[in-house]
Amino acid sequence: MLFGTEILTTAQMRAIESAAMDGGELPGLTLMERAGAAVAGHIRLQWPKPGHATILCGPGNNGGDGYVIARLLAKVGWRLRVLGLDNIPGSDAGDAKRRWQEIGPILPLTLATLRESPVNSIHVDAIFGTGLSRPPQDEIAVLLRHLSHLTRHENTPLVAVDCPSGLCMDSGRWLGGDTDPPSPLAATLTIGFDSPKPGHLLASGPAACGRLIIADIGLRPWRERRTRQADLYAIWPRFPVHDRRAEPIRSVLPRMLGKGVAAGQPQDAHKYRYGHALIVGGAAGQDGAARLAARAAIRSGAGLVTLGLPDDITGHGRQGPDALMLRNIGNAEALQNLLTDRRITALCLGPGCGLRRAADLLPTAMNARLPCVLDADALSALAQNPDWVGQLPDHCVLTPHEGEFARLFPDISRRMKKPARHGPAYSRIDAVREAASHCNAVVLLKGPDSVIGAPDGRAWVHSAFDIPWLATAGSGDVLAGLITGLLARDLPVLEAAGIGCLLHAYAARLFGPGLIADDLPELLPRVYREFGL
Ligand SMILES: NC(=O)C1=CN([C@@H]2O[C@H](COP(=O)(O)OP(=O)(O)OC[C@H]3O[C@@H](n4cnc5c(N)ncnc54)[C@H](OP(=O)(O)O)[C@@H]3O)[C@@H](O)[C@H]2O)[C@@H](O)CC1
Ligand SMILES: Nc1ncnc2c1ncn2[C@@H]1O[C@H](COP(=O)(O)OP(=O)(O)O)[C@@H](O)[C@H]1O
Ligand SMILES: [K+]
Repeated sequence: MLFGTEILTTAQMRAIESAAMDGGELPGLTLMERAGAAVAGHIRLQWPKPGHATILCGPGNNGGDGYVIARLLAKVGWRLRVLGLDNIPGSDAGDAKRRWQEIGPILPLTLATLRESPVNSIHVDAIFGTGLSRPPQDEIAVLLRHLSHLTRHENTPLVAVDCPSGLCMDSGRWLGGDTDPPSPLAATLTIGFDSPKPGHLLASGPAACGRLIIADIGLRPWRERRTRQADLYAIWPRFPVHDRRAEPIRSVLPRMLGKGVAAGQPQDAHKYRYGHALIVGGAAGQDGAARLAARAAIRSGAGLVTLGLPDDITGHGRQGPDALMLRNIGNAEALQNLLTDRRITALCLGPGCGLRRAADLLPTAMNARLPCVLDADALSALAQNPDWVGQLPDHCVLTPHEGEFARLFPDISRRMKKPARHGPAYSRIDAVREAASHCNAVVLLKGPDSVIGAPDGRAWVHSAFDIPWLATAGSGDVLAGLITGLLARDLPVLEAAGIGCLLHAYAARLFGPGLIADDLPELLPRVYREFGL
């Protein structure tokens, strides 16, 4: 299933550009003119009154875009200072540079000339784009340090062409050398071309890019002509969907979830048709996490949800929706007995379970060969028993946050944290794909940039940088329950994890700041309505 907007790596983007240019149908200079025009257009939308702009042009095609932007802004009355390198770049950028030189001068791209720009100037960063292969050095590194200061501490507006310079577009990490540490820029606006790149959405990318716009520069036919199936999608944010093979979220969700199910079940439905989710919780006093998960599972539209608790279930009184069924699961044997009920279609182990109980129940849960979500304490139990990782059932989702991920996959985590010295740097997508393939399960690495990866290499990215209030105690438990509910409803495993992640964050977006985890399940009916269910 394809879902959202395709994300292209820099290598894929280059291949598509080459295919377009090689056929002679779309010359490089035309692409560069379109890219420059898109940026100039967005600058004019953001600042309708012509003002002062300082355009910083690098050695490659990103610099070429900069010269086009300068020419187009000059035409409509902007006052410009263009800073560039004393070189003749490759043919297209060279042409763009020469065309600018017919209009105005090029000052050296140095700290001294940058400092002479008027304080009210907007700055346009066309130094490095997708071609950055190593950390910026020498004079450019010095200049970027100053630009970083201007954008982060002096509110200087910065428009980044394709990406803020120095950012690795395959990972969202700043490239840094031993002598030149990274200089993080904070752009006001970034205009990327054709499709988002991983670097726009991951790690430092969102904070560096500011508002992100993806401009269509006419490459769609060549993107769609590729023979290899796309395998990387952004499920949020949503960009204008320009890929025929990627279905917009609003049309996919009703089909995936069964139209009308959430709002009121169709006449031929009975509760077992929508699955039975079992959430295994912990002792009284620690059962809040599992209750949150169970609430989310029942609000997801699962037909039945059972909450399995270790002690006398009457002691749990009347907390939680009466619609939940309570069962006593004191030990692995009791779990085994309950799982003989073939109507149970998905299982969640971990939230509020306690490490000992999770470790005790995990082998039985895995043996059930049911679709399952392992979260929290179940992940810690798994990390303590690495042999079990190879025995996970099919249709299993692991939902670690970064700490749990590091315990489960220490080598992969170390690689992800090593300083990024050259591009393409090892990314969260690389890490999740490797982890998913290692354990043969879907891995959802949580965070402001969640990555969901399947063992076959398909991956989805969800960016939640706009909703920091989602990082609240218990919100991960709600996510685990929601995914379990969707699995119980028979959604394929990658889709259940991805759609769960999307609906969870969408609820947080609707609520706004002040959110507590208890609010999330209660918002699901509204989320479903928003998606036309
Ligand atoms: N292709 C197209 O049709 C279109 C492309 N478009 C635009 O082109 C951009 C990609 O262009 P690009 O590939 O020329 O790379 P770019 O980002 O300008 O930088 C690479 C240059 O910098 C150099 N360099 C690298 N690292 C360095 C360092 N640390 N310190 C110093 N130098 C370093 C590197 O040289 P080298 O590594 O060979 O030494 C090379 O010269 C893309 O982001 C988009 O804006 C649009 O116009 C749409 C059409
Ligand atoms: N900075 C952030 N901005 C937005 N969402 C975040 C951020 N950090 C974490 N999240 C999301 O919040 C949830 C937290 O889950 P988790 O770490 O398991 O917390 P808990 O254990 O308290 O439930 C996840 O869905 C994660 O993706
Ligand atoms: K740039």
